[in-house]
Amino acid sequence: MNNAPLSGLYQPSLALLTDLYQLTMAYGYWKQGLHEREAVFHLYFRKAPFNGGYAVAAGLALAVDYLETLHFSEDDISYLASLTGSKGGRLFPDDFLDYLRDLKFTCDVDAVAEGTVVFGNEPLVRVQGPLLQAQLVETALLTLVNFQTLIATKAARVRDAAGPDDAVLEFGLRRAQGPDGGLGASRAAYLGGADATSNVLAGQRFGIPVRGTHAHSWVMTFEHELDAFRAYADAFPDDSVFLVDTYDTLDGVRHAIAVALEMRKTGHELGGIRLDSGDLAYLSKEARKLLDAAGLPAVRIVASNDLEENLITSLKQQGARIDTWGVGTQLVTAYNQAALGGVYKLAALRTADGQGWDFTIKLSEQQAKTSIPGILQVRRYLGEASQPRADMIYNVAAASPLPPAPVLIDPSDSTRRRPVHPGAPYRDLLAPVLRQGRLVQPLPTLAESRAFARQEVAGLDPSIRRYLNPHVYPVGLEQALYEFRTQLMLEKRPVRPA
Ligand SMILES: Nc1ncnc2c1ncn2[C@@H]1O[C@H](COP(=O)(O)OP(=O)(O)OP(=O)(O)O)[C@@H](O)[C@H]1O
Ligand SMILES: O=P(O)(O)OC[C@H]1O[C@H](OP(=O)(O)OP(=O)(O)O)[C@H](O)[C@@H]1O
Ligand SMILES: O=C(O)c1cccnc1
Repeated sequence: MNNAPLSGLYQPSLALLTDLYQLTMAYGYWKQGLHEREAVFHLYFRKAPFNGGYAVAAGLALAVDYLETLHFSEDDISYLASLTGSKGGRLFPDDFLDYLRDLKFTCDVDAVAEGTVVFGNEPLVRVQGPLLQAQLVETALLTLVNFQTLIATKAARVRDAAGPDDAVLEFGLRRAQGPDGGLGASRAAYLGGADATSNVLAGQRFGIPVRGTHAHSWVMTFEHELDAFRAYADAFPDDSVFLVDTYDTLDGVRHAIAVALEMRKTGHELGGIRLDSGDLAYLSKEARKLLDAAGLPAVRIVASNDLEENLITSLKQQGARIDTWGVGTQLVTAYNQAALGGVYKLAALRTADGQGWDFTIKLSEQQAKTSIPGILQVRRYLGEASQPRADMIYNVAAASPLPPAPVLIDPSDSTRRRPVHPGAPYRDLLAPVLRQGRLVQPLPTLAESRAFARQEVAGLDPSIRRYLNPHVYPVGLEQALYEFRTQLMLEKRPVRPA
């Protein structure tokens, strides 16, 4: 259940969740007899989101679900048969549609585990297999991994601001980018560090704990605030959190205290109060004093109102006595970065004789945007207490093996080089996920990935985790790969006389 698909939200088949050009290229490859040619693609982003120093990889389980179930239904085939070109003729002929009808995903997929801390240029997913299939899945993989990684990263930042002991509740569904944006965001927010969601469908689909308080309308429905709190306590004697700011916040706290003391007489305890407006630092401190003075030190103080990581940090610095953070809009809409710019690039094609590889490159005006050729792996070198020190991208299909003490070269500034100590401990981040389209072993549950994400972020140096001008974590190309890429760039770039 935990990794259940997003796919059921609208329809059972997601084969058409793609850009048209994936299908026109698929037809073209098939027509040219290139469709079975073995290809390798990598999915990666270039820059961590939110001007931050890291990202939390997410979306793999959804991607795997999509790949494992990928098929064209009869409805999909009929729709494709109905598409016409500019002269009115069919876009896709029947013999190609017959091919699609029988298509199954048979590629190998290697990927970084969900929850892993990742950096720019590092492949998160590697797809190796028949060119037509590996190309076809580009758009769906990107839409799944980009959004999940973006929101998981935002959640990790919010969690980091809240600290290890406070609770973080995701309240975003009403402001999310539509229903599946909200559903996907709840999943990713939990993976990245939220403790629970108010989104009940996400609870059902993904096994995320669901939590909540009540709205202002509940208080407004009753003649007096006290009656509203009493009525809520009557319905949920052991699960009540009262929203206290409908009229006057500190009066609301006093009313909550009065009802909490009545509840205590019948053997029940008030869970908490929620502040949703005003100066949250001042009001939480005053509320804490009133609650403590009334003998209610265990009543929690929940805050909400356009919260995000910087505001939470500021409130903590102001000494706010908030212990539960309800975070909605800014988390699920990834404020202030609309999208993660992940890309999916072809990096290798089997040679015509089927024996070796042609490594491929996409040039760009900006060297940093030029793709990396090869069949890539990421090696993370570890320092004391297994703290990540530097990452090296290397080609597992290179002509010569890795040297015992590799040198990492910054892809955007080749004068920045970093030798690795021989024998330095490391782990390789990409692990086999699918072989011939089949899962090699069960994926971690969502809760396991969430625990892993928290461990990963906590293991990063604070200088990389900070929000303002974070330290740049070193990611380099292994020297031979760097040199090979430079040579390919020189070969492919046209020489124009000055
Ligand atoms: N002590 C504080 N320091 C910094 N920002 C705060 C503090 N207290 C609250 N905020 C934030 O300031 C913003 C404005 O809150 P405020 O309650 O003044 O206006 P509001 O949202 O319009 O209130 P209302 O919901 O009553 O209309 C919110 O994002 C809130 O979280
Ligand atoms: O602010 P967010 O981080 O999105 O958190 C969720 C918000 O949703 C609710 O407000 P509601 O929809 O009632 O409107 P409001 O903003 O006027 O309180 C709740 O009271 C929070 O304020
Ligand atoms: O349960 C809550 O308090 C809640 C849920 C959604 C949005 N705002 C608040």
